[in-house]
Amino acid sequence: MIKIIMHGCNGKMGQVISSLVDDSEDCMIAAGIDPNVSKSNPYPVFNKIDDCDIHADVIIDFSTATAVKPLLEYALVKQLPVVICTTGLSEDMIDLIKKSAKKIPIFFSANMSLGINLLISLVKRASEILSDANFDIEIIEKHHNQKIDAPSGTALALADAINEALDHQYTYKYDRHSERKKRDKKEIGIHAVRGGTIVGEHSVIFAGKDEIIELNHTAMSKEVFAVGALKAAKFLAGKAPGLYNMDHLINQ
Ligand SMILES: NC(=O)C1=CN([C@@H]2O[C@H](COP(=O)(O)OP(=O)(O)OC[C@H]3O[C@@H](n4cnc5c(N)ncnc54)[C@H](O)[C@@H]3O)[C@@H](O)[C@H]2O)C=CC1
Ligand SMILES: O=C(O)C1=N[C@H](C(=O)O)C[C@H](O)C1
Repeated sequence: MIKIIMHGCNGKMGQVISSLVDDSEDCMIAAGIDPNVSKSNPYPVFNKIDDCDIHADVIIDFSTATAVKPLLEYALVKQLPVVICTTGLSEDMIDLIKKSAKKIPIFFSANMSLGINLLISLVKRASEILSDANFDIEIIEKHHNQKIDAPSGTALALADAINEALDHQYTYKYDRHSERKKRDKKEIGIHAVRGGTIVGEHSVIFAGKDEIIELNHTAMSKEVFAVGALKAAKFLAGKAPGLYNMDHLINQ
């Protein structure tokens, strides 16, 4: 039985994971962490990670960017594996995650769905072929009106994967309203839409002369992320220190 600390337990994702775990026979939530105490849970909930004195095998994090630093400090002291799903992290925080992964196992992915990880490999391949043929690359992401960070972590991960495939020659253009000029060939446009209850949509557009290729992923429920996060937690518990991602999980 894998014992989980759910960091951000009373948020949307924390609650979806709580109900999935309720129906699971091989894992349980030993404790939750959330300063928002509006929900009732079948496990003890602490206001902040430092207050938690419950033994666990792994932490799953779906919280907020500022909560990740204290979480890492706690995990390092307790030598606990962490699955970090929170997005909107600064470069400094991502560096800290990489540094901490030398001492504890960390699974870090902006998108825990299987489909997005396939999309990442498809857009890499498409970029290699189409950039030589002068196709312009633009990414559009759409999310619900409660999302705080923009662009989404997934849009940035897609852009990073494309840029890696293209020898890091591209810059990112987040908004076009402030400049009156034509787009540069070596840029990836990244655009965010927010509204209603959209779970998560990502489109990568390759626009060439007289033809367009568009690769899309639509998440139909938050459960796809929760299922992925639980698989990652089970995969990570007991692993050696290191930085793991969906590729490791898929190819294990
Ligand atoms: N990697 C992935 O596949 C996915 C990542 N996300 C990301 O996960 C994060 C959470 O998403 P949602 O659940 O939709 O947001 P949410 O806003 O519904 O939940 C976040 C929860 O974290 C809590 N929180 C705030 N400060 C905290 C602290 N210091 N310690 C512990 N908990 C704290 C909040 O009170 C809230 O209950 C976001 O950054 C989102 O972008 C969301 C879905 C999928
Ligand atoms: O906030 C969300 O909801 C989501 N956030 C992640 C992101 O920023 O990429 C993943 C998913 O699209 C849902």
